[in-house]
Amino acid sequence: MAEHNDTAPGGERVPTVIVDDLHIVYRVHGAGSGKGSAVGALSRLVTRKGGNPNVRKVHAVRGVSFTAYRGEAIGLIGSNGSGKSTMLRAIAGLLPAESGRVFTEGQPSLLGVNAALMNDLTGERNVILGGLAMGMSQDEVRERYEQIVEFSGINEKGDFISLPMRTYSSGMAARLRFSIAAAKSHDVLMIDEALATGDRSFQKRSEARIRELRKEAGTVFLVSHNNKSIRDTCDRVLWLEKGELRMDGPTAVVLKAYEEFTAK
Ligand SMILES: Nc1ncnc2c1ncn2[C@@H]1O[C@H](COP(=O)(O)OP(=O)(O)OP(=O)(O)O)[C@@H](O)[C@H]1O
Repeated sequence: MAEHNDTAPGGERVPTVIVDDLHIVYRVHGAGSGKGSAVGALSRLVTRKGGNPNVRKVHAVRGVSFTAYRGEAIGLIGSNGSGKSTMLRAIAGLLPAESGRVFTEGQPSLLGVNAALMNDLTGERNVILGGLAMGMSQDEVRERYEQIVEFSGINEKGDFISLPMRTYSSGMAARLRFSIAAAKSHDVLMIDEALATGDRSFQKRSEARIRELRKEAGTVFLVSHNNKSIRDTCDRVLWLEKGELRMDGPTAVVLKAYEEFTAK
């Protein structure tokens, strides 16, 4: 484990993310409260006095607590809508906590399939902007430009990097996003489904890069529905179900329980 540089001089493990009894609630404005249904009518009566009947609450993360350490690669699994992306966005500081707390060491970077690149700009411009947005200097971006494009494989079938991002397939765009984010070492790198969209050879490259990023002392979180990706990349897994942390443990143990659950 020492090669991952995940211990402090005294020998203790170094925490990078502490999530303490976290609750996240979305408020959906203008959603109404089920007009036409008896439940909707009742809730309109009940909320008339105090709250706004046009705001519906979605309690997406319910009392989750865990500590992540330097050098760990942690998979997040769970059914659709179980709160995985919400939790990553909260760790990245993009969503406020309803209650509970998130402590992080350094600036966590969230690499999502929806990460904000500019569709009307070329891939080339997005590599530069994305690199700057992640805190690289202009010289660093220039230095790593070729490596990012090569890693993404965008130019394998022609000169696509000089075309606007809107002309890319969703897989190509996801590959470029991953390549930009993976060009830099991160204190805490969070990847949301990015691997699932690439082809097999890109997935292999990404997995190798995630292993390197771990050696560079960061913590990696990976949200995926692909159990194989999780098995190949992570040594610890958090399983969320209906916003609650159902299990936290070694990959093999948690995946086995999850596979039994999903086979039902
Ligand atoms: N912007 C939003 N506004 C309101 N509700 C939201 C919003 N984003 C997510 N939700 C709700 O929060 C809950 C958790 O969603 P989340 O996207 O975190 O789940 P997930 O586990 O990442 O799902 P999936 O595996 O399908 O990507 C769901 O009930 C979802 O409907």
